[in-house]
Amino acid sequence: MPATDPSLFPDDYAGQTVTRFIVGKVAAVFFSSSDSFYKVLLVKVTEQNIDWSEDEIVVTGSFADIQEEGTYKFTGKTVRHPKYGTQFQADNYQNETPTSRSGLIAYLAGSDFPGLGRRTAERIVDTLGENAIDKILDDPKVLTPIGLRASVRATLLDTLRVNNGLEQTIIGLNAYGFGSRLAAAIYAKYQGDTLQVIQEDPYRLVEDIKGVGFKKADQIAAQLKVDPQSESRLKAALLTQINDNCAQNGDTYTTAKPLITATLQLLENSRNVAIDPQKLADQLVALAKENKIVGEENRIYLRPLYEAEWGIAEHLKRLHDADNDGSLTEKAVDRAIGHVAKASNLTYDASQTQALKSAITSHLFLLTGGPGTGKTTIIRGLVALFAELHDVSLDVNEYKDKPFPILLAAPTGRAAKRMAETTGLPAGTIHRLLGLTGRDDDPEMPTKDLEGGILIIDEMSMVDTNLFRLLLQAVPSHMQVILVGDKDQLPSVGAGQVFHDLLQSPEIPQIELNTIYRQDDDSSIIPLAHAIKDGRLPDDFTVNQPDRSFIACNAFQVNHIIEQVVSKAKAKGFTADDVQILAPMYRGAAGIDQLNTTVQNIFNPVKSKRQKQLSYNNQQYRVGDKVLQLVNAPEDNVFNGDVGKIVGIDLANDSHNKSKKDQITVAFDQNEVTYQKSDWNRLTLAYSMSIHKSQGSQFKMVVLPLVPQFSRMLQRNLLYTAVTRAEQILILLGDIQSFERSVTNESVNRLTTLTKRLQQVFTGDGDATVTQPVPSSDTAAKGVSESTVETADSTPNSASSETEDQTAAVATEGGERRLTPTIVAQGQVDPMIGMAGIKPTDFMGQVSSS
Ligand SMILES: Nc1ncnc2c1ncn2[C@@H]1O[C@H](COP(=O)(O)OP(=O)(O)OP(=O)(O)O)[C@@H](O)[C@H]1O
Repeated sequence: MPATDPSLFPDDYAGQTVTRFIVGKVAAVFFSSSDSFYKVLLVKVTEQNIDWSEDEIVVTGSFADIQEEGTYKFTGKTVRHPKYGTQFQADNYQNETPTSRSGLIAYLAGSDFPGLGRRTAERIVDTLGENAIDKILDDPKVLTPIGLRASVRATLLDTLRVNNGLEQTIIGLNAYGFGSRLAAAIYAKYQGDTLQVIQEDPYRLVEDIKGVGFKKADQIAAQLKVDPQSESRLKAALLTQINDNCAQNGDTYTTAKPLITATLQLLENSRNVAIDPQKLADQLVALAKENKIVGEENRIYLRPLYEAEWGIAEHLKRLHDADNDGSLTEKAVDRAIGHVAKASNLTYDASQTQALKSAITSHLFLLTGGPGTGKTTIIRGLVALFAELHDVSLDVNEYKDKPFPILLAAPTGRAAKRMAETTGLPAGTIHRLLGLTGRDDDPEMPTKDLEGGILIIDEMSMVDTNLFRLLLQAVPSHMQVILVGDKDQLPSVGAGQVFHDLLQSPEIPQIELNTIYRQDDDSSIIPLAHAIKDGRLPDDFTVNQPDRSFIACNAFQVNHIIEQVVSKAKAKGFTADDVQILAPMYRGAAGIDQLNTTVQNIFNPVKSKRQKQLSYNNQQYRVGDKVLQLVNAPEDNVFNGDVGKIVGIDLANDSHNKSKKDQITVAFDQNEVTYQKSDWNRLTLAYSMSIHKSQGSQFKMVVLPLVPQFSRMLQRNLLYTAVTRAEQILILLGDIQSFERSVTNESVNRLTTLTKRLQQVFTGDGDATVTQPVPSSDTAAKGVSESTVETADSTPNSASSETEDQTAAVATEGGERRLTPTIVAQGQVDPMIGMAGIKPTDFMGQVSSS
């Protein structure tokens, strides 16, 4: 039994009875008893009277209807558990619907008012009441009794005057629990109607605002007493779940059965009310009618991804068919290749020569190859060829007033930097090239039209469906497009496997380079990579080589061995930038999180007790730490996968810190970014990182543990990508079967239809090229069955009749709309698309188990 902790509330022991409470948001449910209401919660504390200095506390008790992300007031006492430390034992709790008072306090204590903390905000509201802002604006003297510093008072007044009119909305949003970044995004979308929109339909937020998930909207809806059976709730859950299903696997579509099952679970977990699967299926049809999703055969797409695949196919066809001016004769090309080879002191092999020839004479060309096969050599050769054949200078200084005619870009900052280094020419990220400063999954996102004669994209395997569509939209028809990558690497983080799918299209000119040139320099890493690509481990896999070794160990030994390996590397002069630990998963004894802490203590240990540190998510951050950016933030010019170094830590009470908030400043190659606490979730330590995040980067030394605990991640393209990140030294450790399993486990392809679209567009198959006016939403909805689950069992799959009534529309250039096929079964009023073969009982287990 945990003991009551007297030190935490001494006044109770002095004979007074004070009700102890905590108000906070439930960040996680650690434990939920299956036969009682007993739960163990992690609560983010916003108010308390237990003298608790940390952000979070574990709360235990009997709670019938606690929701994650919900805000509650718990009353009870603090106890010290022998094993788990101090906890709050709640004997009572209530849902703490945020009030306008708490919203106002959150607003005044927020980032708009630097120097004004929570205590002062509370004092202002306690003194002046809930219409404090009006009172202050009417007569600033009302602030006198609060005793604010002159500078804080001046900023408060200035900001209130600037915000005048907005504050009710911002306070309202704060009351719903939105922080300043989301509140600003919501306000930017709905302006003066913000609160009204939310009150009428909080679920609109899920569709309109990136960062607002279904659970958050559902929580607001519960506060507003919106019926849990409401159509907008079911639709929002379906849209969220289609998105989640696709995002989880990188697919561009999902199918009905896993969708309905997962959506029922989402709905019932969120509000503990049973939902009829038929009703949910009806809303799927309704969403199709509203043009938000598209059904085709058994596939269900979110409309933007559906359109993005069609858009890519159609733009590629446009580029492929663009008139070739025919000015390049074969003779001239051969001669120029000879010049370029001579100048670079190389003899191109037959496939390299063919690659150069095809690329320079095609409007669209794909080049793939493993490490050391000459992709960079060909990019360099192409640049020189283009310059010679089109008589353009490669001296950037001559292009002060006009655009450089050769555009080089890559999906990440690091890959772009490498491209610039290897070509000696300007290269940037695709985001930069397009002038993207916001979401790249928004098809309406305005992009710059590109100018120039040729565009070369490197690391194409990392480009996802949405970004590629945006890129192609910006390419004029006269521009040559060369896409270079390694098809065997992991696909993009975002939806799709664009490069893989393009390579399946025989209409697009393409070459795979197979001869390995870097082998000459005694590398044993590159032959290893090629063996993995071919599905085998070399015979000498466990034999130590000058540049690679294998250490056999189990998961629990990994941490200790890596500690030794990295310490030795450091002693030999390797820096934190040189050494990169890669692992497939975050959790576990051999996971990324544990290894990060271990390696941080080697490269950047605590140097003194007074050293500034900030802790977040179980990690400590110090100046000098190597950190990783986890999301694209074009507004800060940093991208998912960028690595930087912490150059500043400012604590709220530092005298020089004007923001009066804890903040971390990170220097990336391109610029410095300061992160306020609300954005720390965009960062993590980078001594160890996931293999996905390492794509597009290379490191002098790579350390890679693989153990059976990573089971489902053990796939060939994952191991291949990890191994090809090593420039000079590769240390493999773990269990040999895990490596064997990885190479034999051929990577599972994602669910995409880009190859199909390319085939349809290039061959005219499936009536894809018929043009007609925009169809009504009714016809566009035909892809999803109206009779849904009930009749599904008895109806044959419609996939066999792909020819009728091709209806969903996709915008094309020039405002014309091209019809793309949604499939309607012949002779059926209600096609069984998406629902074929599914019975109501398929979902019943789900319903009854809740
Ligand atoms: N035809 C050739 N003759 C001689 N050396 C070559 C030839 N082609 C490429 N190389 C050399 O092979 C090495 C690897 O080539 P390159 O860097 O172009 O390959 P890559 O496919 O870009 O490799 P990675 O993907 O690992 O960056 C370079 O040193 C390059 O100069």
